[in-house]
Amino acid sequence: MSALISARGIAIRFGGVVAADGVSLDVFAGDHLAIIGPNGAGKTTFLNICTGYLKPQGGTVQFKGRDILGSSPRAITRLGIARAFQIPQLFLEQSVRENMLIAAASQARRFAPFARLADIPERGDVEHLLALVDCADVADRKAGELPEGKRKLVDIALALALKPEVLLMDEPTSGVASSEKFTIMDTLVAALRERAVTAVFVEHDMEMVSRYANRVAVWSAGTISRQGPPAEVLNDPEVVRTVIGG
Ligand SMILES: Nc1ncnc2c1ncn2[C@@H]1O[C@H](COP(=O)(O)OP(=O)(O)OP(=O)(O)O)[C@@H](O)[C@H]1O
Repeated sequence: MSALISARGIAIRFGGVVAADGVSLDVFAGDHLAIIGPNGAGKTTFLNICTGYLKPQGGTVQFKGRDILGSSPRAITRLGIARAFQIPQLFLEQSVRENMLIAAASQARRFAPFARLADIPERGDVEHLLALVDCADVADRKAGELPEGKRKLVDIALALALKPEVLLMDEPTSGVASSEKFTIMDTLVAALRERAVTAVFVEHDMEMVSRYANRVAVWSAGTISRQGPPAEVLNDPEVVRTVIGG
């Protein structure tokens, strides 16, 4: 099976901190890949590299066989890799629906400053997406007034409005009450399946990993120390010692 995202020999350091030292990692179509590892290991750095926000000092990243290192975040989004939970991207004074329409229209290169949002052809898809993530009930509320759980779901809908093939997420349920976490993840995973979107998520909560990932990669000391199905990786004594137990 060929990889959607294929990273080879990624090396990046910040001063004396080595975040990646020759990391190679593949993301396959249909994956729900969880990246786990100690704090400060380099997991988020990898997401930032794949979305064009950071350039490593060494290595390559290909998306569907095309080199993407050096491409802008916007260009990478248009190719099909989106990132969820980029808080500043929400217009807090606009309604949820308006935020969605702006995202959808800008992805379709249709957004003009004085265009009427109501006239945007993506409107039907926006309504569908809001229903898909159980947010039709908050469509008219200001984005800045949403409770945390709904805001997470709207963020996911916003990312899906960009029509990605791969969605990258940093701790999808962080900051949400534990009673709500599974509901949000169930909704998220169902939406990903419906839209046939491959997912990569950085996660510290091992229950989330074992429930929702089909593969796990352990990022530790600048390398991928282990990868495989959750049942195997999460029971590996070395992973338990260095990541889970520690
Ligand atoms: N832009 C940057 N400038 C300087 N140092 C950075 C930068 N980005 C990341 N780092 C450092 O690189 C290391 C890896 O950071 P990263 O955020 O990727 O870790 P992480 O595995 O996601 O950690 P956590 O699980 O705690 O979120 C950390 O020591 C961090 O401080």
